[in-house]
Amino acid sequence: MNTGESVIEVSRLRRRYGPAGAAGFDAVREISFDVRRGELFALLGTNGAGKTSTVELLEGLAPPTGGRVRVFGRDPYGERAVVRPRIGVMLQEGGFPSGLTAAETATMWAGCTTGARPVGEALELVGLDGRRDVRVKQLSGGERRRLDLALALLGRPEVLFLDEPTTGLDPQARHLTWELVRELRDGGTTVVLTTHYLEEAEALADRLAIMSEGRIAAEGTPGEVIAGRPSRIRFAMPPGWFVGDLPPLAELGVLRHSELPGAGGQVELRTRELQRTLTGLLLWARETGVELEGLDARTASLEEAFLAIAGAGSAREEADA
Ligand SMILES: Nc1ncnc2c1ncn2[C@@H]1O[C@H](COP(=O)(O)OP(=O)(O)OP(=O)(O)O)[C@@H](O)[C@H]1O
Repeated sequence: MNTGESVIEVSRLRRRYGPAGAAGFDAVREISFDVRRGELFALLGTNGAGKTSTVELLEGLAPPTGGRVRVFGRDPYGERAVVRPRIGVMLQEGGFPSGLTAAETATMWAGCTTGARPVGEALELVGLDGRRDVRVKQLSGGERRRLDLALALLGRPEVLFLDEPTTGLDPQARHLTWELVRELRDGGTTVVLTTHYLEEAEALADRLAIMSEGRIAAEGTPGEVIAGRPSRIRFAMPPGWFVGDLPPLAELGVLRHSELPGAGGQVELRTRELQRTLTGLLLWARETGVELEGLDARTASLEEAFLAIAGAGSAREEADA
C-alpha cells in the first residue's frame, strides 16, 4: 500500500530545550526524513537520543526550534485542528481515571474523537472485547497497553504514532500486536513506531532511522542498515591447531579476528564477504582434514548494527572499518 507519496516530511528539524547558549540543550539536531503513505517507519535510538522529542513535533505537540515538519502537507503545530483528526497517537500510559472500565474509558475518548469507530469494534481489534467491563486499574499492564492502542485507533487514523507499543506485553500479546499493526499497515495506515525492541523493528519496519545524540546516524530498510555491518564466523580449532595455521586471513576477506578467551580454541572472524571467507575456510579445512568444531556463520543482526551505529559498540566496530 506504499504509494510513494510522502505523508510526513521532515527537513532540518531542530528542537532545543531551554535558552540559547550553554544553558540550553539541543535534543534534535537538523534531522531530515520522509515517511510515505502506507509505510511503517521505525525510529530507533538509545535512551535520550531524541526520538520522543522528534515524534512530539510530528504530532504537533510543540513547535520546532528550527527546520520544517509537514504532515499531509500541513504544519502539525500551527494547523493542529486540521491535522489532529487524521492522526492517532498511542500514548505511554494514557493517564485515564483507573476507576472507569475499559469500555467507559473508550467511550469517553470516543466523545473527543471525530468520526470515532464503535467502541466495541476498537476493543475487539486489540483483543479486549472480553474485558470491556473490567476497571482499568484491574487490567494487567499488557492489557492497559492494548487499551492505549484501542484509543489511538478510535478515530480510524491515516497516520498512527506508536510509542513503545509492546512494552510490558508477554510474547504472545506482543505477536498479536504485531499482527494487528501489520494488518493496519496493509490496510493503508501509515505507522510511525518508536521502540527499543530491535526484533520488533526488524519484524515490522519497512524503513527505519537510528537516532544518536539528536541526529540520524543511519536510515534505510532494515536490510540496508544491516548491510554495512560485517558478518561473523565462529568455530573452534581442534587441539594442536592454531589460528596461525589458517590461510592468510586478509586474503579470505577477513577484516578482524579474535580468539575468544577461555573457550577452548574458539575463533571469531569478521568479514563483509561472508561467502568468500567461508568458502576459503572450508576448502582449507577439507584440504588439511581439520574439523572446525561448532562452525557458525551469520550475517549481522539489526541489534549488532544498532549497537555499532548508536555508539555502544563504536570503538570496537571502528576497527573493522
Ligand atoms: N523538557 C525537557 N527539558 C530539557 N531536556 C529535555 C526535555 N525533554 C527531554 N529532554 C532531553 O532531551 C534529550 C532527548 O530526550 P527524548 O525523550 O527525546 O529521548 P528519547 O530518544 O525519546 O529517549 P527514551 O528512549 O529514553 O524515551 C534527553 O537528553 C532528555 O534529557
